[in-house]
Formats: sequence, structure tokens, C-alpha cells
Amino acid sequence: MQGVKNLYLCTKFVPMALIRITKQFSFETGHALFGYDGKCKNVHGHSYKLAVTVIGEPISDEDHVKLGMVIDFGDLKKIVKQEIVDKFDHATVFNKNTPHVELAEELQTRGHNVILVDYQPTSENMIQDFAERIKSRLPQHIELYSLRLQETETSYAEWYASDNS
Ligand SMILES: Nc1nc2c(c(=O)[nH]1)N=C([C@H](O)[C@H](O)COP(=O)(O)OP(=O)(O)OP(=O)(O)O)CN2
Ligand SMILES: [Zn+2]
Repeated sequence: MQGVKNLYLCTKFVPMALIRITKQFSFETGHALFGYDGKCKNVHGHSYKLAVTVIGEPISDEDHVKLGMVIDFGDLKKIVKQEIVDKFDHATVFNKNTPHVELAEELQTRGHNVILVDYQPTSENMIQDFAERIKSRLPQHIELYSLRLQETETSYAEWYASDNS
């Protein structure tokens, strides 16, 4: 009986661990790479898949409604939906520093959903943009750990906070 009591006490005093949790998203987005020397210079689209990983300590306050969670998956979903999915899904992204801006403006006047960005819309640049958008919305005690943006079945970009600090 004494042994069982000790085991119970041990589980109560385990130091808090940092845990990574991940939520995955998908959205359909068009883009064109102005000046590119391949077929992706044409306006085309991808079924993007985005995996968002955050890191933090699970909440240990037994009175907290989110006990045991780093962040509620639902709250993470809300942030990523508002910042990325709802904006980029069924939109076409153009680099506003290229002549594509004219095409973009024409499409906008015809009611199309267009996003003008300050960069060439490659996976590498989009993932950096997404990292900044998500970081700006996370609670202070949670950090963005990594992103993985999959553009095609065989191509993806990754962003790690540790590579960029
Ligand atoms: N480093 C990068 N290279 C390319 C990007 C990019 O964002 N970063 N983007 C493109 C195109 O937009 C498009 O994604 C084509 O990618 P790719 O993998 O070449 O697509 P394919 O369908 O041709 O791939 P396969 O699986 O090899 O058939 C181009 N490059
Ligand atoms: Zn592409």
C-alpha cells in the first residue's frame, strides 16, 4: 500500500514538459511566378497543405478549462483560419512588384479574390509570410515551433523558429 502511495505522489511532482502540438490545414490557392524560367510562370493553382506546430507547457492549473492543453486545437484552428486559410483559399496571389499587378487589378475589378504580396509567391516566401502572421496571434506563453507548407505531392517548404532566431 505504501508503494502505491509513493507512486501516486511521484506522478504529482513530475516537472512540466515542453510539448509540441500540430494542426493541419488545406486550401486551394492560385499563383504565378513572374519571370520564372519554367511552367510556373503561368497562372496556376495548388492544393496547399499547411502543418502548424506550436510548443509550450500544457496548462497545469486544475481549475482551468483547458487543463492539460498547450493550446486548444480549436483555438489554434481559429487563428490559422483567420490569418491564412480564410484569406488564401480560392484566392490568387501575385507579386505586386511585377507587371502582374496589372493582371491582378483587372481580376479584382471583375470581382475575383486576389492577394497582392510584396514577394515572389514561392513556397519559401509564402511560408515566411505565414510564420509572421501566426506568430502575431499566438498567446505569449506559446511559441511557433515550425511550419510545413506542401505545394504539390512531391514539393514542400519548412520553416523552423530555431533556424530563424
Ligand atoms: N524552390 C521552389 N521551386 C519551385 C517553386 C517553389 O515555390 N519553390 N514553385 C514552383 C511551381 O509553383 C510549382 O509548385 C511546381 O512545382 P514542382 O514540384 O516543380 O511541380 P511538378 O508538378 O512539376 O512536380 P513533379 O512532382 O516533379 O512532377 C516551381 N519550383
Ligand atoms: Zn505553383
